[in-house]
Amino acid sequence: METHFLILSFAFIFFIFLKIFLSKRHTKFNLPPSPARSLPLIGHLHLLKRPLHRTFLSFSRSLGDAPIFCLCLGNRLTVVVSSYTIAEECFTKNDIVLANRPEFIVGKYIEYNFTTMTSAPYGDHWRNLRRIGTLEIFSSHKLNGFLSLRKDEIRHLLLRLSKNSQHGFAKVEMRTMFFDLTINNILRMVAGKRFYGEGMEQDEDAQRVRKLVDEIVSKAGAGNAIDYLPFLRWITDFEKQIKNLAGKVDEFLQSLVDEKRGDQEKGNTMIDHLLSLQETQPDYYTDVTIKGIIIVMILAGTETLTGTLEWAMLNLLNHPEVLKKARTEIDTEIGFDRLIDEPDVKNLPYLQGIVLETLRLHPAAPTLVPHMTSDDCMLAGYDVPRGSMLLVNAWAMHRDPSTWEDPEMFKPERFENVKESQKVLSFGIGRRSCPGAGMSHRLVSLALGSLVQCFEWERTGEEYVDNSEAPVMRPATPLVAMCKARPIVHEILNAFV
Ligand code: HEM
Repeated sequence: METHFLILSFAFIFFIFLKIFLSKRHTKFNLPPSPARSLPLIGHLHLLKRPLHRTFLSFSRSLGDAPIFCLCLGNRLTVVVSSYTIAEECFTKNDIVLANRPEFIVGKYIEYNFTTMTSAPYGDHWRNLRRIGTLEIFSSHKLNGFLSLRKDEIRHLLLRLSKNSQHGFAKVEMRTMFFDLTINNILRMVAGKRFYGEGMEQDEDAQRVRKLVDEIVSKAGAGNAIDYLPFLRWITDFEKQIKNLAGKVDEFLQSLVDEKRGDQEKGNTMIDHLLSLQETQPDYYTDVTIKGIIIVMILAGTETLTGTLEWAMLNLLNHPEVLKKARTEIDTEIGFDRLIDEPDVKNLPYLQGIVLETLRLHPAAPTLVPHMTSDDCMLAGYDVPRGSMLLVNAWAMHRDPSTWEDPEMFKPERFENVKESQKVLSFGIGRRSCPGAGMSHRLVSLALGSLVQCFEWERTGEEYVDNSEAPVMRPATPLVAMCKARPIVHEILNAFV
């Protein structure tokens, strides 16, 4: 107790000095406006409530709809942008200065000391990881190669749904189904393994992965006080919890790598390719690099896709007229004797509009991934000092009435004007934008199109489905829907089983 008190007192004195030092340094700068009520030591941290994008919009409003403002989060100056023009200025003129990421505890332990593609500082190592990503995962050549996996996983989903819904409407919980689809898709690309699906829910490995992803998601992000008040590391066990979690994650990733290493025959998975590169360039393609690539695929590619699919279905249930229009488009274009395929999507503009409208209203990373300035720079005429964190409130921009007509409404028709799609910033822009954007569009369009083509969908009751958000960007309540197989399902799935 006494030790804690001493540590707290030292920390307090240290931070008062730091605050004085920083405020002296900051007075040199013409900083963006800032909300009042900043407290000594913690700055505006006490005002941060999840979901952060909503809190930031209210700050911006309290400052007279300020398109840029700054906050003191403990020891870190944070600039929040919620205007297209300023976001463009960030990722064109200032793209290199802003191409770094702030260091969070989760990145230190779970992302191998900031060496993965999402957490690495801008420089040669990050460039190399993007290059490997492009060669091994994200090129259209590779994505076409992975097409059969995506199709196979979607068919597993259809099969699962059709089991109880052949003779009438059956109740289904969609979040689990979507998580299984996306994680299986990623893990098959990575390791050639399916973890979830029929009868595999009780599988120990499957339960382990789900628990690890859930735990990391709940601890990641820009909203942890400990990332801004380092003294909390000494008086809470958060860092210890993250270290333990990282140990379990590493054990799982290493088991995937070792299993592939032990295989007699080389397969066609990402780990197989990375292990062959390891044979020729062992210094660069270490196990840590390989595990870093896998963890990023799992973390960046499961929650985002699961959430997007869940929001898309939720909106279709609340807008039966949109669902009907999408089905008519699919039936007219494809007919009744085959399943929708990826090349069909370009001929289904309304389906594409539904995906874009979902990404607009529910961007999976509402404030993008945090950026950090590697030098002093200027944004919208304000100074932004080196070492500041930048958050781009894409969620607020997507609901700005000066940019969008009826911004709160779910209206896929707005994308009949293809230019509108350029205003959707859900994957970010600039050199650190999402390399998985193409893959995400393909998977979400194909999965959603298949669900609309193969099943009737209804809400579980008269009332609308609750569309409020959880603190992280997913519906507050896991989505439950009523689903009934259409006759086309038998035709399609008979060919599959
Ligand atoms: C709906 C799906 C997805 C959304 C909305 C999304 C969104 C984003 C956003 C906003 C960023 C940060 C951009 C920035 O910093 O400005 C990002 C980065 C990233 N995403 Fe995605 N993402 C999705 C799916 C995926 C998938 C499927 C993968 C891979 C399997 C992936 C891999 C990555 C990686 C590696 C980065 C870090 C890039 C870097 O820092 O250089 N994402 N994503």
